Order: sequence, then structure tokens, then C-alpha cells
Amino acid sequence: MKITIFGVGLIGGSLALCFKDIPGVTVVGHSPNEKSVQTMLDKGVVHHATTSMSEAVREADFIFLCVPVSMLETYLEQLTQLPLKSGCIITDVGSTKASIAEFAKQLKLEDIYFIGGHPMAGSERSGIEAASYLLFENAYYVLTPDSSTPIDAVNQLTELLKWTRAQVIHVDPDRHDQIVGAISHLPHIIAVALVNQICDYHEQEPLYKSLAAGGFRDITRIASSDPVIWRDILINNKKVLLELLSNWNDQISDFVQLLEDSNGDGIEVQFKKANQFRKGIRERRKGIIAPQYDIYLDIPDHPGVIGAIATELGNHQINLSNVEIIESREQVPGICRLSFRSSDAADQAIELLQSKYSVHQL
Ligand SMILES: NC(=O)C1=CN([C@@H]2O[C@H](COP(=O)(O)OP(=O)(O)OC[C@H]3O[C@@H](n4cnc5c(N)ncnc54)[C@H](O)[C@@H]3O)[C@@H](O)[C@H]2O)C=CC1
Ligand SMILES: O=C(O)C(=O)Cc1ccc(O)cc1
Repeated sequence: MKITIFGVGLIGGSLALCFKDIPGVTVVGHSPNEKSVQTMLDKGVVHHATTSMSEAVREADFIFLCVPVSMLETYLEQLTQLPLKSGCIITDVGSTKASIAEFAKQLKLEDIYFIGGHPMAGSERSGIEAASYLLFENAYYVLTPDSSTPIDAVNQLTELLKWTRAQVIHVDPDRHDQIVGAISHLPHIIAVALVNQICDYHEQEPLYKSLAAGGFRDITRIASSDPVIWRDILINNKKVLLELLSNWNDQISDFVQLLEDSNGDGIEVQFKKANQFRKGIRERRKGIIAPQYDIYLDIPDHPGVIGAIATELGNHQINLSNVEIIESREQVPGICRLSFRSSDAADQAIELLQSKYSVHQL
């Protein structure tokens, strides 16, 4: 079986890694750029790679389009001009689904099937360097077949996607864009706007960045996402987003009113409602962006302290997943965030370290 991937970055590269070791499968990567072709080969993400579209798709059983949203239609159209294997299934991973579904319908493909797709997993990182075979584990993987898509083609794609360890679900493209607009695209806008608001204050007062610790970084993580990928997603889903932003303005106006009225009960109601809803959102990722259990340590300002902490945890078989110095200034104790994959590991670390350091959990 031959699987061809256009755009071997975070998502395309992660899919390639999921499929690469399936017995009897050849994964071919495409990039218009010779250097990118060499990188994907050097990293061993694909079996073969080429700058030639026709060579990439020759005899391919599956074609994955993993390029930015604004490039999807161009790629799909160009592919359909090439000789493709009869029964070939083309899918994409774009974060919006309505426009590409509509475009594919108008192409009136014969004996070639397009099924829109969107793995609901990713990260603020991008590029082949960030790719991982664990990226999709336990995430939802949306497919958007319509009534004209042969069930056999849907089944074949679903069977292949089992190798990602994601859970495949079917969603109508418009409904997808509405929901994903609200739970992914809107939060990205809010994160960027919030960071930029603080960035502007910071120009007048450098203490903003110094004091912007854990909470601010956590809720604005996605503001570090790739500008081009997100430019395309937001413009593509503009209609939905403009309505969502209008609703967002209403939410903020409600808060303004609560504050103007010093309405403490009303503010409590807002927090209780949010707490309750958020509790019900299941943690489902087990892969590289697994839920993290963080603890914070006040650490003295002397060299070697981080190494000593890591060694101590290692000596007690406590697996650390990440270490970050959040604040470090000369003569002042710093704050270090230690992340763990399980709450047990975090608890053991607290137990071990609290006699030597001041430990907090938010
Ligand atoms: N970033 C994320 O967390 C997620 C992204 N997606 C979707 O996946 C697609 C790819 O996004 P990522 O993998 O995050 O981006 P990426 O930047 O890591 O990878 C994009 C790939 O496309 C190539 N590319 C960029 N512009 C191109 C062009 N004009 N012509 C040909 N190739 C080009 C790049 O070289 C790279 O290999 C996008 O459509 C995005 O909406 C879907 C789920 C999650
Ligand atoms: O990193 C995160 O939390 C994300 O929001 C990842 C993400 C980004 C884009 C998508 O289309 C789907 C998932």
C-alpha cells in the first residue's frame, strides 16, 4: 500500500510516523522544496520523498493533504489533473471543513474519493521537528463524508486511521466549523489578543513580563501557534468567527456590568458555572501533550540546583516530563516548574522535595 503525504510538518509528519511501520506500507512525502525533502529523509519520517507531484501520487492508495488551509484547494485541483490510481482516497487535515468539502464536491471526481478530515489534536509547535507518532492518541479524528461517499472508501480510511490511535467520528462540515470555531479558533484569537494587550503595557513598564508567570503562560500557550497556519484558518472560518466574537463581546460586557455594579454574587455565579462545565470536559490525551501535573518550587539562586533536583527525582524513580525556570533573577529566589505525567508522580515529588524547598501546587 502506498500513502502519500503533502506537507510533512507537524500534522503530516505525525501521520507519516503513525503509518511508517505498518507492514507492507510505503510512505512518500512531498515538498516543493528540495531541502525539506532531504530533511524528511534524514529524519526517517518517510520511506521516500520527492519534489515531483506526479511521482509522489503515482499508484498511491491514500493521499493526505497536510498543507496550510489556503493551499488545500490548489493542491486538490492539481492532483485531479494527474493520473491517479483508480479508487484512490484523498483526504486533508485542514482545521476547517466546509470550504474544502464544497470545493471537492464541485470537482465531480470519478473513481477517486475525497473525504475531508481533521485530527482534533495538535500543538502550538509546528514543523517536522515537532512531529510525533503519539500526537493523535486518544484524540478525536473528524471525518466529513457526505451521502455520495461510498461506505467502502470511508471504511478503508477509518481502518487506516486506526494506526493513529485516534477515535474517528463523522461530523457535517458546517457543524464542524461552527463547533471547532468556538472551541479552538476563538480561543486562539483571545489568547493572541490577551498577550498583545499585555505586550503593549509592557512597553511602558517592563515588570509586566517579569511577573507574567504560570497562569498567564498556561492560558496563552496557544498564542505561540504558527502565524501562517492560523492566518489561513481564521480567514477561512471568518463568517463563524465574526459571530462568535460578537457573542464574546457580550460575555465581556456582562463582566463589565458585574464589575461596575460590584456584583459579587454575579461574579461568583459566573465562576461556578465555568467551574462546573470545565469539570465535565474529559482529559483524553495520553500522548506527548498528555495532561500535566505541575508543581512549583522556590529555588535558591545558585548553579547546579536544577541538576540536583533532577538527580534526586531520578534516584527515587520519579519520572519528570518537563522542567521550566519561570523566574530567575540574581540574588532572588527563582521559581521552577516541574511537570509530571501522573498525579502520583507529582505527589511523590512533593513528598520528596518539600523538606528542602518551598513547594506549591496551583
Ligand atoms: N497545528 C495544529 O495543531 C493542527 C493543524 N491542523 C491543520 O494541519 C495543516 C498543517 O498544519 P501544521 O502541520 O500544523 O503546519 P506545519 O507548518 O507544521 O506544516 C505545514 C507543512 O506544509 C508545508 N507548506 C507550507 N506552505 C506550503 C505551500 N505554500 N506549499 C506547499 N507546502 C507548504 C510546510 O513546509 C510544512 O511541511 C493545516 O491545514 C492545519 O490547519 C490540523 C490539526 C491540528
Ligand atoms: O494545542 C492546542 O491546544 C490546540 O488547540 C491544537 C489544535 C490546533 C489546531 C487544530 O485544528 C486542532 C487542534
